[in-house]
Amino acid sequence: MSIQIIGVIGAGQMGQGIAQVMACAGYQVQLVDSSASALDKAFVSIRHSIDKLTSRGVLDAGNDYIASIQCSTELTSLASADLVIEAATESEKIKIAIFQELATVCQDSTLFASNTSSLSITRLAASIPNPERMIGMHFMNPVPLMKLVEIIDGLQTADTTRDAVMEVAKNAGKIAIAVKDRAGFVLNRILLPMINEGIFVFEEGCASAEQIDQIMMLGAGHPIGPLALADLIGLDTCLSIMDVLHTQFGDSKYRAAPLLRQMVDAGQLGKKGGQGFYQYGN
Ligand SMILES: NC(=O)c1ccc[n+]([C@@H]2O[C@H](COP(=O)([O-])OP(=O)(O)OC[C@H]3O[C@@H](n4cnc5c(N)ncnc54)[C@H](O)[C@@H]3O)[C@@H](O)[C@H]2O)c1
Repeated sequence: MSIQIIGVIGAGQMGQGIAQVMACAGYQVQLVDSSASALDKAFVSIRHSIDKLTSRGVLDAGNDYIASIQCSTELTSLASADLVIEAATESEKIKIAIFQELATVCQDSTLFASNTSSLSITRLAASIPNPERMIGMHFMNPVPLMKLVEIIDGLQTADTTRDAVMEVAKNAGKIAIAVKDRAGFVLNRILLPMINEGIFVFEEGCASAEQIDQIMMLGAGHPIGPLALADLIGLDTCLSIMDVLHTQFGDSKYRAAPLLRQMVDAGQLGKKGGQGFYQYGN
């Protein structure tokens, strides 16, 4: 099918990145968030990111990419979308409510993709009348810079749905890799337990946050340390992923570090909130 209009739900760090790369790939983008202030912030940050990439010569200075992005707080604005990519908060309850409303708002032919980090695509798909049009499209953070997109079929996803989103990912300059619908897929099943272990090591006082990050960068060749990465991902998202891994696999090796849960309870969500393992001047 021909995809021209892409809806993006959630204007947080992932949604704004997805909206940006889709606009730069030539799609019309409708960005929706329940929070008007999140939309305002997203617009400023997309403009800043596009300006930066244009000044580096990555994007064409003669193209007004931002003009392709419309913002709204209403899901009804997605009525004519060909594909909707959901990037709202990592909660099955929130995502199912969104997809159920979308199923009543969008055309029967509209494809639905979730950018979930860990939740079952099969379960999300089962919440709407025609699950064959639902798929996982897991972008990496920061979206404009990271090449990978994991593509996850639910049990009932149609081949035509997968082909269409693979094409969109390719047009957006990404490398799409299809993986199985298992909790955390591939990337987060490996990455999050490593980050969680970093938090245990910190909690036990084995080393400072800076030392832990330096050790993993200098000793394991990682481009960013696990605690700085946890802050970048968002500690609430990290905790949700660990809880999904723990529940789905029933293995105690996936239990979240108590400090991670405490920091989320205290509202310390990492870079996006200004305070995590490090402090940020947002
Ligand atoms: N942060 C990462 O590194 C990362 C990487 C890959 C995937 N993801 C996934 O992407 C999704 C979003 O993560 P994020 O880091 O952008 O989160 P975020 O907290 O930065 O943003 C989430 C946004 O969703 C909005 N939202 C919540 N409920 C909504 C609703 N019912 N309707 C419309 N908007 C709603 C919030 O207002 C917020 O602006 C999650 O599923 C997460 O697991 C995150």
